[in-house]
Amino acid sequence: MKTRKNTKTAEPAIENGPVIAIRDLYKSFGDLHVLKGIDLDVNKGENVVVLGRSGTGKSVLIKIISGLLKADRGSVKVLGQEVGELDEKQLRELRMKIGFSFQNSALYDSMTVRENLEFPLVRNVKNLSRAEINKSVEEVLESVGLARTINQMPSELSGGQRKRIGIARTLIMNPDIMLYDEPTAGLDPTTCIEINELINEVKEKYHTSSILITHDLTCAKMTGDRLAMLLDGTFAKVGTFEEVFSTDDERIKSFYDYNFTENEV
Ligand SMILES: Nc1ncnc2c1ncn2[C@@H]1O[C@H](COP(=O)(O)OP(=O)(O)OP(=O)(O)O)[C@@H](O)[C@H]1O
Repeated sequence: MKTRKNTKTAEPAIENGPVIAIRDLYKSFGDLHVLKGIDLDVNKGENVVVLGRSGTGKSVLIKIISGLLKADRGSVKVLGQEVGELDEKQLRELRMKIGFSFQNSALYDSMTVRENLEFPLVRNVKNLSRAEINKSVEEVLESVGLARTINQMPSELSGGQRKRIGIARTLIMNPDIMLYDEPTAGLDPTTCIEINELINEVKEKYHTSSILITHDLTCAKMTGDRLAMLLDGTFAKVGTFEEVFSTDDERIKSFYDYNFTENEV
């Protein structure tokens, strides 16, 4: 149960449409043509995994979706809003509905777990009582299975626990969309599986729609309702894990061979 569940408003513009809709998206840096005509929908309640080799433009795509980078051409609609047309204030409001889970978990080392979790809430939601803040913190910590760490410092936590706290810190804002950047990077196989399970639990419990960037094909298989394989600036294939990897495309086959290590899903 979420304290501020009713803050997630219905968006009439996207009620029956995708939560994220990308059409014919282009982005270059000088002569480097990174995205060359990307189309992708993320539907409500769906986890879409974006796969691709290093440097193919996965982070660029996420930055365009969140308005941190401007596209050269094309349309990116998030929750019904054309991101490229929003001013800074509108972008800030949109970003409040997006949870970012970064590779390094981005926790403040000098703050306790409780303080880390309170931080976005106190900064962004006005007039919350101490009791409401405490309740929100306790609920998200419970959701990620780490209630007992509330007074610990990030340095006292394992990599997997820090990752969970990072996810909790985004959940406290009750996001509609989660953007996970390499959620399992640097974790051992067992912890990877636990994080994958948490990502699936978050989807169910918080009704989020997500984009996950990963090289980890076990993660893709466990969490992805659909996968989108970014190759040479476009999505070479979009579909379920089985659909994407039952292919004659040598580039996709070699990506699979390099990246799949069986972690017993
Ligand atoms: N602001 C920028 N200015 C110039 N080039 C950039 C900028 N941002 C990204 N690039 C280039 O765009 C390409 C795609 O970068 P991006 O970070 O999206 O790759 P990625 O697929 O996320 O890689 P990785 O898996 O290693 O994180 C790279 O060649 C990168 O150097």
